[in-house]
Amino acid sequence: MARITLQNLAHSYLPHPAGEQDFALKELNHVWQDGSAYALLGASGCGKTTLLNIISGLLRPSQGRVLFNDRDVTDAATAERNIAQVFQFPVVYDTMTVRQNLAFPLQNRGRDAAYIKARVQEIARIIGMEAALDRRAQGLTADAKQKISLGRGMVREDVNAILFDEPLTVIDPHMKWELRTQLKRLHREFGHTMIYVTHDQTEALTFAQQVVVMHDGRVVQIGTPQELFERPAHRFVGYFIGSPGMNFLPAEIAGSSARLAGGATLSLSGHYAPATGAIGIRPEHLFLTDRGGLPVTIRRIEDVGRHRLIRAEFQGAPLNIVAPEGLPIDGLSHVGFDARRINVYVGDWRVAPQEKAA
Ligand SMILES: Nc1ncnc2c1ncn2[C@@H]1O[C@H](COP(=O)(O)OP(=O)(O)OP(=O)(O)O)[C@@H](O)[C@H]1O
Repeated sequence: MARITLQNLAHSYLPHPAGEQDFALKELNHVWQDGSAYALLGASGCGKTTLLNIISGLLRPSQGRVLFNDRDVTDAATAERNIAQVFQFPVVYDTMTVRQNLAFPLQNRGRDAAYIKARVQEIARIIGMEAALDRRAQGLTADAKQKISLGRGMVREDVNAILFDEPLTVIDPHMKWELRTQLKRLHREFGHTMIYVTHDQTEALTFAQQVVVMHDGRVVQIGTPQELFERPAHRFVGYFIGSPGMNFLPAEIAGSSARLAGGATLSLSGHYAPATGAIGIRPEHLFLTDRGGLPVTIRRIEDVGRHRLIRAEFQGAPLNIVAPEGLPIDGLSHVGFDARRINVYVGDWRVAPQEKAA
């Protein structure tokens, strides 16, 4: 297993990039701690695969270095990096049985037959394919073949890291949940450094200890699922994490108050330098009330499982509110805020409250 360090890393697919806009991956410094489980999360085209391919050695970065522990592997081929990879679509040998496919990476490394037998059995159990071990891969469904690919990715215990690129795309929803749980268990048991690329926030938040959120070629936040939810560092994180995402209202910030459209003011829990920006608050942290707070117009009420989603509007800006099921809504026309839950943004970035003036 290895700690993976990215130093001043950046990549452009153009031979002569003219500026930052020409970089698919903007400059990045980051250490992936040995034995941690990370998710790399972002919308399509934000640079996740580019970053993963640089770590795996499929792509040479146009700038910067990659270190595995203290060894510079920037110019090392994929085979020299001692990593396992699982891609979006299955990579299996059709003419081999499931058992032979799973055993292949271990045989290549010259492991003894007894170890291979036991390890293959264990992995087959984890991916739910014990009963199919002696079947040929040919003729299996795409779903089953992808489970074999996942199993092959996990079968070696001595890899520096396991890299997953959207590995559950072809897996049916129930099995997705099952495999994610198994991957987590495997991580706890063997402590591999794992990097898991996905555009699905549920996958990222349930799998990873740390989530690396990318937007437009840039890493905008690295944090625990809770940090991303409570204190999004960038407006994209607020919008992308959560369902629906964070509400943003334009505001004039000064000291401990935010002045909103129409002149209403809200108290903030911290102290801020004067700025034109926005306040951000999660739909889960708003509540409907009959007085106080801000006057809102309720546009629509949606039942979503165990709660209701209120689509409201304040001074022309949409405001989503999550309300508990069964809460009477008739006659409620104001929305209340818990000041401690409000984040302040200037431009796209969150600003932290200042230390209180003495
Ligand atoms: N081989 C390539 N040549 C030129 N541009 C590329 C190449 N591969 C990717 N890009 C561009 O680089 C940017 C980042 O792509 P990348 O595939 O890394 O994103 P991603 O987040 O993995 O997206 P997806 O989830 O759709 O795979 C995109 O604008 C993409 O069009």
